[in-house]
Amino acid sequence: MYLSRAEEPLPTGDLGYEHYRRIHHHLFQDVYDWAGQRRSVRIGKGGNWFCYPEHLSREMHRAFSLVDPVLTSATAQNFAERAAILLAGINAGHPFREGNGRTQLAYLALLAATIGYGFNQDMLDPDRVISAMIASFSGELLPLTQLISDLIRNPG
Ligand SMILES: Nc1ncnc2c1ncn2[C@@H]1O[C@H](COP(=O)(O)OP(=O)(O)OP(=O)(O)O)[C@@H](O)[C@H]1O
Repeated sequence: MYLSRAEEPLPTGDLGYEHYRRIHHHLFQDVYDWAGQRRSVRIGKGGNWFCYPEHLSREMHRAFSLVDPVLTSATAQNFAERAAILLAGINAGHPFREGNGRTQLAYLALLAATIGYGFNQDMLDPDRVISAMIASFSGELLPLTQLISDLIRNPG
């Protein structure tokens, strides 16, 4: 079910938090009753606790305030650096109980496409994605920046 939804066009929007929740809803509408809704329980992974639910709304709005700077990046390097900060913030928030990783990647592809970058799925090595995200949780953004640089490519 998730895979067939992932092949459909994603909902369009302004790439803000509400749009992000609609992307999660689209991908997981057949799987979870709560698709698109923020979680109300505390969750963590590998000893890292994601944002407590009572602060999620505020932290997500803070993270998504970076969308405009990302979309006005002058170079691919700028885009990768700014998108890494944005993605790190979204991951630290982890607004849904499940499906955060897949929503992050679908959103990143949409973000890149919006300013004319491609998205090279072949570079999506799951171990590399996870280790870059874990590093970003501790504020080390270089692995995620490099990953995003490798994922995007100029059209043609
Ligand atoms: N220890 C950790 N610290 C911070 N982020 C982590 C950690 N482990 C995994 N992540 C990140 O959490 C996200 C996965 O979250 P979640 O399990 O909600 O998503 P999913 O889509 O259900 O799973 P997956 O991404 O494995 O398909 C990924 O971006 C992953 O890189």
